[in-house]
Amino acid sequence: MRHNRGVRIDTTDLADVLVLTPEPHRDERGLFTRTFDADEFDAHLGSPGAAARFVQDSQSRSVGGVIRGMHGRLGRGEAKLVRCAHGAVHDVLVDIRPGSPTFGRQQAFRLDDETFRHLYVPPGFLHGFQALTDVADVCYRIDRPHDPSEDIGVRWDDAHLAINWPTPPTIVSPRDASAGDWAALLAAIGA
Ligand SMILES: Cc1cn([C@H]2C[C@H](O)[C@@H](COP(=O)(O)OP(=O)(O)O[C@H]3O[C@@H](C)C(=O)[C@@H](O)[C@H]3O)O2)c(=O)[nH]c1=O
Repeated sequence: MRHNRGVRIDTTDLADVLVLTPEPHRDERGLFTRTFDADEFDAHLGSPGAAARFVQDSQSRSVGGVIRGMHGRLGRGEAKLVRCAHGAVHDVLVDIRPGSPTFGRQQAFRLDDETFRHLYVPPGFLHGFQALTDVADVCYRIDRPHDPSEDIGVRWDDAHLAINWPTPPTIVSPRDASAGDWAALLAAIGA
């Protein structure tokens, strides 16, 4: 654990995944919190210029119970910074980096608009989440422009992954409903 200008940084059960927890300034109006600071981020990673590589910033809105995932990316993958700007989500990561000490392992995190904790996810992970509130807005930065031809994924209810979702899903996209299983993913990434 390391503190840097009001942001707590914790390691996780998954190699190289970090949880960043800011300390929002709260007053009678509400609150103010920084959600990203390039200098801090580069210092945290010990990698000058890393922050500048986050070239796309996206936001999705989900109704309660929606599951999105489990999504990954071929090629050199993509790094992500993930946070929940409104509501709460049950966020799940799976390490799909062959050779990683935590290959095949998964971890779940609650991301919400109370703690503002967010995740740094390096390339080589599956990512998905379930909305825990009536409305849940997830914002994420990625370090490569989206390219649908590199989309890979595993079904949210894959038997091997056996992800313990909080509730049965209310809605799953057609793409996610027809995603392949863990064995197909291993074949796709050559693991
Ligand atoms: C992800 C993405 C989608 N789109 C388009 C494609 C489609 O028409 C529409 C909705 O896309 P999807 O159904 O793939 O959106 P969604 O299921 O929310 O996909 C996202 O899920 C979470 C779990 C992630 O980790 C993200 O990286 C991303 O894969 O938006 C973009 O134009 N740019 C993007 O970066």
